[in-house]
Amino acid sequence: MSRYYSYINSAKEIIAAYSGAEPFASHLKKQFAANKKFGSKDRKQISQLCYCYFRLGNSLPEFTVEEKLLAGLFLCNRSSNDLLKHLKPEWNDVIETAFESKLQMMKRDVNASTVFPFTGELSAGIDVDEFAFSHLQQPDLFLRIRPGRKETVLHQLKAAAVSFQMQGDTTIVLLNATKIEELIMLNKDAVVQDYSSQRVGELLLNLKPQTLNPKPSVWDCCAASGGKSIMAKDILGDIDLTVTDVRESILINLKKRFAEAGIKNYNSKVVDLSNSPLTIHYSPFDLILADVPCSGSGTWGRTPEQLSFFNNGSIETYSALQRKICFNAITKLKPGGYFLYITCSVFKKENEENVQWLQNELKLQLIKQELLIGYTIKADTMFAALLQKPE
Ligand SMILES: C[S@@+](CC[C@H](N)C(=O)[O-])C[C@H]1O[C@@H](n2cnc3c(N)ncnc32)[C@H](O)[C@@H]1O
Repeated sequence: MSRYYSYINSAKEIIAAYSGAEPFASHLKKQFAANKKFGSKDRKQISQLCYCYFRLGNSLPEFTVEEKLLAGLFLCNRSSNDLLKHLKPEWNDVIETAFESKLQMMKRDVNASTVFPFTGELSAGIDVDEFAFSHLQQPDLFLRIRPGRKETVLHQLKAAAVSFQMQGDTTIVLLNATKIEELIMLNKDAVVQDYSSQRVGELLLNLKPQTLNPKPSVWDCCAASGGKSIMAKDILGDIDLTVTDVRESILINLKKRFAEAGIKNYNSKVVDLSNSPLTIHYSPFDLILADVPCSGSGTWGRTPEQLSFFNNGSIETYSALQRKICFNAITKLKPGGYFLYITCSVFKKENEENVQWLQNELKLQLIKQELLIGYTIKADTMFAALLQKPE
């Protein structure tokens, strides 16, 4: 059997063994660890086959797994591939052709809702076709340059002859495979942060300084490893920072990251915000960042297995959890204080419907809400809303 058929068989077995219970990247890692015979080139080719397969979502249901693996490789790539060259040379010859022409050639139809099956749930303002088909491509890697570090970062990237582009003044766009941790001082000079996630920071520019303390107290209530906290510190300057998360393990990552970022004085604690009533004894905050757990549906370009494994019913579960977290967090918001609600979801139940609920039920006033479209530029799509508690 040629090694190309062996790649197809391995990809088929790995996909058959995947249940959707963990991210596909973890499953893949375990499969490769259990099969030492795969070298790095083999792993790369098998991963590419699997990911392209998932990028098609529920499209081409009439195809066998083998056929869909090859179709994925053809439809999701624009440059020649060794495996296609050997197994489907007629496809490899036209690999640079547009997606629609490739489909015509295959006499097949792939539409937005076969790629992304939850189009009826989308937030207002999303172009359904453009968004759905964006999943066929892997998103880019983005860096946010920290204040005062631009010259250093650009110098290091140029010295390493890495190909990159600037997006605006402080965002660097790189190919996803770039080993950035080997090139720059991550977290000190720049942080890995998706472009839309960086744009969330723009909402903080709507805070009115006269309503804040000179050193505002900020609570990042779903902090994870602290990406939004580092950004808040970079934008707002001197803040009195508190970080909490339900997962102790992620706060350990945060501490390491903050040390690298030079952030020293902060309070951190494991807090489950779904517990009612909330038992922590914090003084009310000037600003709460609530980057809530969500479906992650704006980031499925990075985890395309979700296109076939996500369960529609989870949207309601996430929405209910988000409301509970917000309800509890807002008990610790000062009158006149700000609440920044963030998701990396494209679903209206997690986005604008929850913001409406925050206004109707928790009586917050909406200052600005924004769908942060990333699918046009190989970035994630996110949603953010800045609200204020009445005085
Ligand atoms: C979207 S992530 C936050 C990302 C982070 N803000 C950043 O920029 O890197 C959501 C976080 O909410 C946390 N979370 C989930 N359920 C929670 C709960 N009941 N109470 C508090 N945090 C929770 C998760 O552990 C996760 O780290």
